[in-house]
Amino acid sequence: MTDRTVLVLIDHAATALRSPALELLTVARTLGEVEAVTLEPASDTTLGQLGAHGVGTLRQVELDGIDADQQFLTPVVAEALGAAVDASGASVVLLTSSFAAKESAARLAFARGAGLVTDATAVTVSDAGRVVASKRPFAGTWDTACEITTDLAVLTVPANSAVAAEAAQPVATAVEAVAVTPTASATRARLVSRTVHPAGDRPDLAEAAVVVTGGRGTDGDFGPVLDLADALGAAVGASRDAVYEGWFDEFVGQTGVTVSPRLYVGAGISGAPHHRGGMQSSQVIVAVNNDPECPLFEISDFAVVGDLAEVLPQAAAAIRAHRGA
Ligand SMILES: Cc1cc2nc3c(=O)[nH]c(=O)nc-3n(C[C@H](O)[C@H](O)[C@H](O)COP(=O)(O)OP(=O)(O)OC[C@H]3O[C@@H](n4cnc5c(N)ncnc54)[C@H](O)[C@@H]3O)c2cc1C
Repeated sequence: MTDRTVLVLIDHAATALRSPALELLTVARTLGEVEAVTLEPASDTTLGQLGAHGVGTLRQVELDGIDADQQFLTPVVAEALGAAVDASGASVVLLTSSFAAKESAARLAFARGAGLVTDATAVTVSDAGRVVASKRPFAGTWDTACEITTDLAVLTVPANSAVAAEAAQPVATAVEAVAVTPTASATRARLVSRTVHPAGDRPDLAEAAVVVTGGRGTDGDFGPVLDLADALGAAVGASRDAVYEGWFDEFVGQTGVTVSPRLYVGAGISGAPHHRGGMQSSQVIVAVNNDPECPLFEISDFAVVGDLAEVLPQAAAAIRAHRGA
């Protein structure tokens, strides 16, 4: 193992770490010595999880001179990360790939002159000892690997890019406070409201390992989409047009939720670039469409030509039969 220190920004520290954070810690262990950083006090559960994942030190940022809600402003997070980088001597910073995390990552990288790769689905180390980030950009038409040549590398990694696994040797996690007074420019924006939507029965769309989406091809009937999602234990999303029609409430895409599941099923969705931009890093893509020329087929692993109202119920029934449910 090298003497490289990898700093992982963790969310939900006050309750318990969720799968995307545990995946980040698993990736981080392949790169060097892992430390974590949080902007909220960690629960005992979180500390236990960090120890099981081999995190020796948690940098607990204590923000001074701002309201509690202002901790969610991305410039504040970026400054907190910068202070934690200084305290830990980290040369790699890993964050999840939420919009907010990507913005914080970009601000940190800009402030530090660091190399930045967002949505890296694999992170390795080159023979020269540099961090290499791989991703599939441009609507899935390219596979790229970027070697980061700066002293500090900042990366965001989408959910489901790795399988979370605990360290071979658990450790006791020491909590070290990092005092940060955000600059006036970091707090120039005011956060006036923040609504956390209660979790439903389905997995969170941005983090789910399996996602089923419906588009205009549903003609407003999301029943078959929901039924297949139930059979698969999947999260449900839509195209933007389907949401604008009022047929569903959350859409996947460049301006919607970014998903990176192990399995993505798109039904009655044409595969416009704006939609692909939010799902193209899915590991296995299945498209169901009655148009054999539908663009989503171009990046699909499995293309099913047919009416979704017939295909999806058959698929759901076959999956239930296979599972004996
Ligand atoms: C600035 C901007 C940002 C955008 N951001 C996003 C974004 O983030 N996410 C997003 O999704 N879109 C986004 N869009 C919209 C995007 O460009 C497309 O218009 C939209 O994704 C199309 O939605 P769709 O695939 O459901 O509809 P359509 O393009 O109309 O496709 C419907 C598909 O359903 C198929 N179909 C019809 N009937 C059936 C049937 N019975 N069975 C099976 N297949 C059937 C058709 O063959 C067709 O391929 C954005 C647009 C703009 C301008």
